[in-house]
Amino acid sequence: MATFRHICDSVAVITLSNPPVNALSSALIQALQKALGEAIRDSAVEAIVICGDKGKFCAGADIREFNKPSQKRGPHLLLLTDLIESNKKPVVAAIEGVALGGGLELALGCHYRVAHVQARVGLPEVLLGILPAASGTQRLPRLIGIAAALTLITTGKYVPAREALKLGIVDKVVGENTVDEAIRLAKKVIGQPLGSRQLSTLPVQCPPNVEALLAEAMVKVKKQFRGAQSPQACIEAVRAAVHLPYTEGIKKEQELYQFLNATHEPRAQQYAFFAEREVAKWTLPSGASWKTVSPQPIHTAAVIGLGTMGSGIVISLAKAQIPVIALEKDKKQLNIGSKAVISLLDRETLKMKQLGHTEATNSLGPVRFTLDYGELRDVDIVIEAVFENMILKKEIFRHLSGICKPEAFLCTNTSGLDIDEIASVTDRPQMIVGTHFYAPAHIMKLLEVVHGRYTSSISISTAMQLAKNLGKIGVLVGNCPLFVGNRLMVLYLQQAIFLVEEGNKLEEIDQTLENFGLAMGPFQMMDLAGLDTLWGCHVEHGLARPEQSSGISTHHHSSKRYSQLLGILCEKSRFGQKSGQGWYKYEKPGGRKAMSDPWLHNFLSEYHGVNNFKTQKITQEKIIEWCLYVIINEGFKVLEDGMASGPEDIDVIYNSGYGWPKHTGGPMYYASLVGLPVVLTKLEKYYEANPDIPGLKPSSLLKNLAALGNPPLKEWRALLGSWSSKL
Ligand SMILES: CC/C=C\CC(=O)SCCNC(=O)CCNC(=O)[C@H](O)C(C)(C)COP(=O)(O)OP(=O)(O)OC[C@H]1O[C@@H](n2cnc3c(N)ncnc32)[C@H](O)[C@@H]1OP(=O)(O)O
Repeated sequence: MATFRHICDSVAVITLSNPPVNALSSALIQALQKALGEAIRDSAVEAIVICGDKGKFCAGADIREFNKPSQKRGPHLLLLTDLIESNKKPVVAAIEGVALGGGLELALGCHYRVAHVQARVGLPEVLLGILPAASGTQRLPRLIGIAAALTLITTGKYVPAREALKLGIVDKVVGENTVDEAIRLAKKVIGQPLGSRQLSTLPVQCPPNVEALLAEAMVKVKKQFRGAQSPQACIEAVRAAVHLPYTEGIKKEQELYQFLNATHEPRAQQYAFFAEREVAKWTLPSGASWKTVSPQPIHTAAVIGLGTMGSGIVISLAKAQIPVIALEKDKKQLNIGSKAVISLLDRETLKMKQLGHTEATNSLGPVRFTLDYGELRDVDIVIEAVFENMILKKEIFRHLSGICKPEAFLCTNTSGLDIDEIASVTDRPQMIVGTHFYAPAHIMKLLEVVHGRYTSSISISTAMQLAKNLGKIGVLVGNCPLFVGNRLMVLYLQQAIFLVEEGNKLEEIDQTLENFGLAMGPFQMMDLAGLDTLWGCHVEHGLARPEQSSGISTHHHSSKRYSQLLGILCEKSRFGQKSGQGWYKYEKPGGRKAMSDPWLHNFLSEYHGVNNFKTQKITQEKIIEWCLYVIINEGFKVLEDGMASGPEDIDVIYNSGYGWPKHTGGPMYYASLVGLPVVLTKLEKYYEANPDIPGLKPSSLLKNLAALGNPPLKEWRALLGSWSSKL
């Protein structure tokens, strides 16, 4: 790792070099400081260009060093930005690839910024539980104004070069030779006054309604990042830029940074960041891994079934520029499905145009619609996305076996059916993979890649690579009923329904869990997913019985408690958002705004009386424990069964597929934050009082780990040698 400089005429070029993304480690900051000092002192140097090695300017501070005590982290980047800005020689940042976090702050210290057209800039610190604490919260508002700076700093959004140019973050965008262009610019501005280019000296341009703007931003982040502190601290820091001179603003920025650093949030978010990258590097117990098994190239794909899931999958593939054949079973469905796909494609094209892609129409892969299975003969991969019905799926896979070329991978987008049973009817069980997308499939990041008993490592490698190509996070899971995400989710939803049966208000339960940070409470989530779908799933997996008796609930079966409420609501055609009423009512079928429904409350109090449920109103703290600890407990059972490679996989599934708040790291990380012995004691207590709810019975793995105290999550695997993945 080194920072070196060479002189090109009178311009010194300093190159940041710390593969793979030129993150600012202490060593790199130190080297940069040294090189800058030399360039500033060297009388032959009249201007300086800072660029990054291998086409990447800089991805910001080295996140791996965040856990080092601050005194061991070497010189602070903040001082460096001041040194750059205050020196008399013009400094130009040549931004290729990315300028993120500390990388952009470094560039903001420079007097000029030239960016490659494909570069992206941003201040994503908020997504790591901190704030831009190397002057980003003070310099950026001075450069682009309060409103735009607030958006960037509180969302962590990456901005493409052309948008950055419009916002005024960069001075010039070039199609090639960014460093050469920066050198040209540096030479041109030698000797010119730098005053207007020193951002710290500029006034902040404030609109008259600045306080209203800040207040509005606060309301927005409190809703968007419920329970997280860093977005609010970001706004406070920008408020300081509005009201205080630069040096005072910097003091406030530092104070807020120290405050955040003392909370658990940065550690949790940083864990989540690395967990995402770790799970993408799958390894099988056989030793096969992304390093040893090459994925097969996917040049063409087909999707069967153009309902909500299938349409989203088609768009996902098209966005990755993979040509798709979209197949439906009859003309009517094809007509409906193709309209849905075309309308989504139009929306994506528009979005891309807004992001500055001029040839947006050409940047989506072509989609062809058909009724003819024969057209699937030559595709590299087929993703089946029909109704969740085993008989139907087997019929399709039997058919595909006879049609598709032998090298084609056949995937099923089931959310929990047995992959092996599907594979058993094909001529290529080793090439059958579960690809469980999340709705809407062209937006949600998660893809559960399900490893069946016969699935080959090449098939896994190909599916994991496909996830990457689609811009998704592939997480490898085992073939257990409902796989991993939904296996934990159904128990959580069931717990929430039990609370309602015991007289607790569903709005209060939703609110409590949303305040904890979940994107949506369980009842709103059920309404979104469709109560009929969930009811079918509960029946199929033994959490309820198909027969109902209009309001009279026989709420035990084989000594297990279950609830018939979902089924009863479905009998009354209350399917959730799609029918305009479910747990809540909506303005119309398909409406999104959930409103409390007096009818439902009357119905529930009658139901409560008729069924003689004991009333147990519980506190918010207990709602959280009662609902979330079953997720954690089942997570341990998944690990015990070897259905996920590690706790990180479960956390990534929850963070990216179920709206779990990343500032708590994920359910398994959250368990370690609460303390495993505490979680265990609570579960024991709840199970003792409710022996008819198996989800509350503590897992042996949790017991074993809790017996060791509260070992950090990263040590769990080593501590329990016998626990191993059966993927
Ligand atoms: C006083 C505080 C001052 C400043 C605060 C900060 O700067 S905080 C850091 C802000 N920066 C970020 O949040 C950037 C995070 N990184 C990314 O968004 C992406 O990694 C990136 C740079 C867009 C590249 O994406 P890509 O998909 O191409 O690769 P991948 O994400 O797999 O990353 C490749 C490897 O680089 C590692 N890495 C990325 N960023 C950092 C970083 N800032 N510090 C340390 N390491 C980083 C990443 O973990 C991957 O490593 P690997 O070992 O290959 O898994």
